[in-house]
Amino acid sequence: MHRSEDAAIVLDAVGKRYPDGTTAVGSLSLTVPRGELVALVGPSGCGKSTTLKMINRLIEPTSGRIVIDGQDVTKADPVALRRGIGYVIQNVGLFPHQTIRDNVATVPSLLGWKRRRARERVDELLDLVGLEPETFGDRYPHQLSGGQRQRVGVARALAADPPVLLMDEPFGAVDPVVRDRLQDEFGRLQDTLGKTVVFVTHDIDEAVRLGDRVAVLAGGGDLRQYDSPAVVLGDPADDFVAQFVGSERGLRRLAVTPIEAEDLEDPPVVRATSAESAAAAAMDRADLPYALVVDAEDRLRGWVHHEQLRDRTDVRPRRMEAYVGRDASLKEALSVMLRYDAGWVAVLDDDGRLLGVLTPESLHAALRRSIRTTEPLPLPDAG
Ligand SMILES: Nc1ncnc2c1ncn2[C@@H]1O[C@H](COP(=O)(O)OP(=O)(O)OP(=O)(O)O)[C@@H](O)[C@H]1O
Repeated sequence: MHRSEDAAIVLDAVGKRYPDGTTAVGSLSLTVPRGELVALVGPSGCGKSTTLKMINRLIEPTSGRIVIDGQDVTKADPVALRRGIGYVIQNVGLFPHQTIRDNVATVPSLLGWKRRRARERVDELLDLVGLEPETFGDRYPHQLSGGQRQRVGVARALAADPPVLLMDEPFGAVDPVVRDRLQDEFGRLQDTLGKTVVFVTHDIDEAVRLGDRVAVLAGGGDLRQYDSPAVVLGDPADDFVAQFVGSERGLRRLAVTPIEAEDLEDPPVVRATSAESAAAAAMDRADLPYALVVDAEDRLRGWVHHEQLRDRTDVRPRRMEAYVGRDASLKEALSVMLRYDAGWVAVLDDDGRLLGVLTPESLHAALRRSIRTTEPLPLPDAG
């Protein structure tokens, strides 16, 4: 259970009404837990960008409160506020006449960092986002590809190490292949940085891939569902959400559901040093014609079929190719299962030790489990 002090950002009945009468956001309440990435997703014009810009006060709310780290930001100095919040937008908005290093150093310079400290930080960040500082540091934005510019945008937003990062369609302007790479890289970066991130996208695949939680908005900033990707895909709150997440939501769920220990089945296992009689006995007990073979440290060595044991006095394992690491998703496990036409996939820990196997049945059970395992969040007024 999350405690209310874990809430990094609290939107408390926040609204934005324009003078012409347009309600961009009616009344939105949402708690963003510290260190999590929340994806705001919804159709065009539903108020995602407006919501994001109210958090750093590029847009002033007309009602409600926004609290960051216990402080009501509607009362803060907006310029100081923005320096403490990283902001990444589509097309980045790099300064064209400044080098990449100077672009990344924007906020450290504003904060009065010493040149040397800023320079070190900038090079560290360029490395972090996969841009060799020696090669790219002195270039100008037009000398970079779209994907490289987006990486600079991320580096710039991270420069002063802000605890909060706001990202508005940050990978929207690049082609699908580059986009996939950037998502992958940013996902891994976020795993190590653990920033509190609010991420706007209209792409449900991007939202479920990157989000710890996904907030699905309908027009006027109407929050229809706020839950883990697995629950949003597996148990949409209403027809609007179901339609938005699409008819392929079943397949999408596989990609966002991790393998848990409780999903695994115990196959018959024999040691590489076992006598064939012990191997045969293990298969008989499990009523299966095959067994996995492990070494003395439980590391997977292969598998044997009952037939192979005939006329033998030892166990000679065949290579086992259908395996995944414990960090894999159900999609990866299924993909391996199909690739090797295997009835089960071994799941290994980081040292290659056998944790268990997934079968089509346990995969199905894992999908069912995944929609029951999200933690409730405190209500905004508890923050
Ligand atoms: N200055 C303005 N005056 C009146 N209405 C506005 C103004 N700015 C934005 N809006 C309206 O507010 C609504 C929400 O806009 P917002 O940019 O937040 O949508 P969005 O969900 O981010 O959309 P998209 O995915 O297309 O970027 C839209 O209907 C938009 O037309």
